[in-house]
Amino acid sequence: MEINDDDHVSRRWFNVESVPKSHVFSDEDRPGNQQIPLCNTIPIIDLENNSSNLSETIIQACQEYGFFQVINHGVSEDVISEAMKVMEEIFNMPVEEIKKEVSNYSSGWVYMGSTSFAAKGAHLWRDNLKHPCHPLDECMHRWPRNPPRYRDVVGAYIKEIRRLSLVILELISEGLGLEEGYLGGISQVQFLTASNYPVCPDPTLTLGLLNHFDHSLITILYQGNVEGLQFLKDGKWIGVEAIPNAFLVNIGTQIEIISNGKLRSAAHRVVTNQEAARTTIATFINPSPDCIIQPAKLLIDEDNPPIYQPLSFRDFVNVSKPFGPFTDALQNGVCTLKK
Ligand SMILES: O=C(O)CCC(=O)C(=O)O
Ligand SMILES: [Fe+2]
Repeated sequence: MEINDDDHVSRRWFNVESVPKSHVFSDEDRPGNQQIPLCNTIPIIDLENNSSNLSETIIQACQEYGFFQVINHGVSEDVISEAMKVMEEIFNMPVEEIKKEVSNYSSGWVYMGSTSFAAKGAHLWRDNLKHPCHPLDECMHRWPRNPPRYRDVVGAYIKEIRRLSLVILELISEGLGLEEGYLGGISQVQFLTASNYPVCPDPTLTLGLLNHFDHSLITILYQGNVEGLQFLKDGKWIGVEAIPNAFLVNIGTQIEIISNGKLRSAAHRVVTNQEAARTTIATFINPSPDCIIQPAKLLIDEDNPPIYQPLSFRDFVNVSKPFGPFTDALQNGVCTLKK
């Protein structure tokens, strides 16, 4: 059976008893039967702990894993749970209604239904929505109008994530020995991407998200309490523990470049499961499209020559097409955002 978004007006198709051929990945890409262990050593950084050297701990985490979790981050549980609820509401809306909202991609937000994104010959087992979210007052009026509280709830969430991202970028700047505000200063663009990974009858065949790198400075992910994210360490997949009310932070390729390879951006993917649907909210903290990304001068000397060429973020994205066929739409969304 093939799944076609136009054949239905709700997400009923996810209740299928077996995985349709259109969603089966090749042997090479799919998770198969391999048991993937959960990593219990990804550092959990307590941002209120003044007694430890936070920037040093973060740098070590970024060198070893490319990932860390943060707790006591100051984002209230209410703000997080409201944002998660409103995302779940949106993913439960009939597809027709969501499509009505997205009249065209230049509106600055993109909805990818269950079949609109084919990668490596198969469809991802997920529903996804993306939109720019910084500066808030220039973006908010392009966000979904439904559910009616979407803009308020997600606006409150994004304000907090912006604050948190600047705290984290400052700790990374400090840990790398860069001047104050170095990374915060270039974090001019922010994208929100919310995903819903429905329960899957056979997770060995499917993927919520293919193996990829984030082309951000950092990504701040809220993954609720359902696991599914895995990252590659020393050539092996490892699962990331879901800690309620903690944010998972990962280093994107742009900080890997700025740090001249000192910090690593780890490849990751999302697997599905048979028991519980999973909703996540990722916020990509990005440079502006014209920003030239290159190893920071302070980290370069005779013994440490630059290992990356300078490239504008726009060119980097255009070459690597991280959002597949939607890359141009998203770039346009950012580049042509009008007041
Ligand atoms: O949903 C997740 O767990 C991860 C999402 C992700 O990696 C991405 O959007 O780049
Ligand atoms: Fe990612």
